[in-house]
Amino acid sequence: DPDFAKLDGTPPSKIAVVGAGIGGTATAHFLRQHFGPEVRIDVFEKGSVGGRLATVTVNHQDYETGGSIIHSLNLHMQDFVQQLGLKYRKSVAGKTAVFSGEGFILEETDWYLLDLFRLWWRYGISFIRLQMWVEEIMEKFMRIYKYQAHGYAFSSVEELLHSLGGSGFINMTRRSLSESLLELGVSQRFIDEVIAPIMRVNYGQNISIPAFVGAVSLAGAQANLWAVEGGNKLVCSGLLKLAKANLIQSPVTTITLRSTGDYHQYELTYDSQNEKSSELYDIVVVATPLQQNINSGISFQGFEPQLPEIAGSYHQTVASIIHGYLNCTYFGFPDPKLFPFSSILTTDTPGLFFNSAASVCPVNITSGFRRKQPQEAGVYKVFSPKPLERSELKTLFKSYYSVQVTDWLAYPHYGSTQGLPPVVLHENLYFLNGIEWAGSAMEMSSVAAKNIALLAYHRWNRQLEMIDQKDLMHKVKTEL
Ligand SMILES: Cc1cc2nc3c(=O)[nH]c(=O)nc-3n(C[C@H](O)[C@H](O)[C@H](O)COP(=O)(O)OP(=O)(O)OC[C@H]3O[C@@H](n4cnc5c(N)ncnc54)[C@H](O)[C@@H]3O)c2cc1C
Ligand SMILES: CC(C)=CCC/C(C)=C/CC/C(C)=C/CSC[C@H](N)C(=O)O
Repeated sequence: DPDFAKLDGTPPSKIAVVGAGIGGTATAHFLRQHFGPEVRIDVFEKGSVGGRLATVTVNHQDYETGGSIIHSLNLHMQDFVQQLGLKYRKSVAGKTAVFSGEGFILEETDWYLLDLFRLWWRYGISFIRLQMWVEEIMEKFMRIYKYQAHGYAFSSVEELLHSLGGSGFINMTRRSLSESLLELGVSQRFIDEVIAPIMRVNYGQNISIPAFVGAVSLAGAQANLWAVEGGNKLVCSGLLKLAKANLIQSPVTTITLRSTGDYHQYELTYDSQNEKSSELYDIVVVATPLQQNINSGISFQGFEPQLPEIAGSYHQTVASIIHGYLNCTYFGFPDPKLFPFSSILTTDTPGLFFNSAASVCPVNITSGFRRKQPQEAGVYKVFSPKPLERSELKTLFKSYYSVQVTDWLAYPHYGSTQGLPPVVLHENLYFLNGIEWAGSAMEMSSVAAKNIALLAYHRWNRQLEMIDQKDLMHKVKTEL
């Protein structure tokens, strides 16, 4: 039974958040909401505010190179944008095709009914089964907003998922997407030709990823996606301001447990202008991956027993933003004027060097914006598992003016570990990014942020009845 707070009911005086990505900045915002105006909230960032939300500039315009699309039912992201007075940027419509390495095996047309007919002809009712499956999961996932609005928190990702979708959701983090879809009656051909390309563009991985993150990825392929006008990272800088948090632009190197009797605090050591500084905090939230290959540079000291090592690794995905002329001939269209696609997905074909290529819109689009035609120079985003070689660039592009490469450790390498990382590392020390192992997306980090703020608040105030409650569906129905 945890003994985690001062017993006299005094509020915490200092809270630290490590990492100013969407997870860390949303945590600072929710902590401020729950703990009130008095507590000092310091947010440490070793790189840029936004983390994996980032843009690059091409020809005087900015393009998303990290997290780019947001689902219309991602309510925390929606709420941040509204509270911060930011604007939505709707995805500009465009046609998609699936490339096998030899040619297109699936092509979207201008005719919705024709596309539906083709899908039915090729895959039977697989796509309807799939759509219903994703809808059902989304509906259950959305219970989290109600639970969180009623103040309920969860001490682990498993508890959170279980409250939303019971053991079904937990199992979805353990079994593969392909296995789940085959069981649902989705055809192998549909999995190979439609599902695999979506997993490749969204997570750079194949259909053996767990079913839960597979469903998140499929939700990210639905219609009605949006982004933030001016760049998604504006949400992070906005939330820091809204939270009245102090941004400390330094890497945290050590988190040391300091104990006075039964009372614990955490000393954060950080590099500040070439010298080490340190400060004591009552509550600490680590909002950055701690897996070894990410190298956060944080070591934990003074914990007895030692904190468990966080297993698994992050997956390399390279985003290249290329300004140039697409080589339509490579895709079987010698005349670029006849090339109708703005997004090219790929099948899991051995030796294929890229996961996707798409014409992209700048983060500020004026009302008259139109996508460039392939015969004009345009800006494209190519995802690949490794940096593109010159010969590969020459294959995809007839010629180009510029290439900007961001080599990401983008999201978990699903399957590199079993089980989900812990949320509670110590009495008042929390870890946000375990949620990515269920599914990595801006909204997942935002859900985790709200959960940790609630959890930290209830644990500090010993309101244990608000943590890991069962039968929440019933409880929220009968509560005001
Ligand atoms: C290429 C790509 C495409 C994606 N596309 C989408 C998408 O379209 N839609 C979507 O919803 N999601 C997408 N994602 C996923 C999404 O971007 C992430 O899930 C989300 O941004 C993670 O946010 P975070 O705050 O949890 O982590 P991060 O953004 O990684 O933030 C962690 C921060 O902590 C900082 N930090 C690390 N160590 C220290 C230290 N020792 N001291 C101080 N600071 C430290 C880091 O510099 C970083 O800024 C994409 C990701 C990538 C890479
Ligand atoms: C969390 C829920 C319920 C839904 C989120 C759905 C979503 C927006 C998933 C996107 C996941 C992701 C990692 C996409 C990466 S690539 C995005 C895009 N295709 C691009 O080209 O940048």
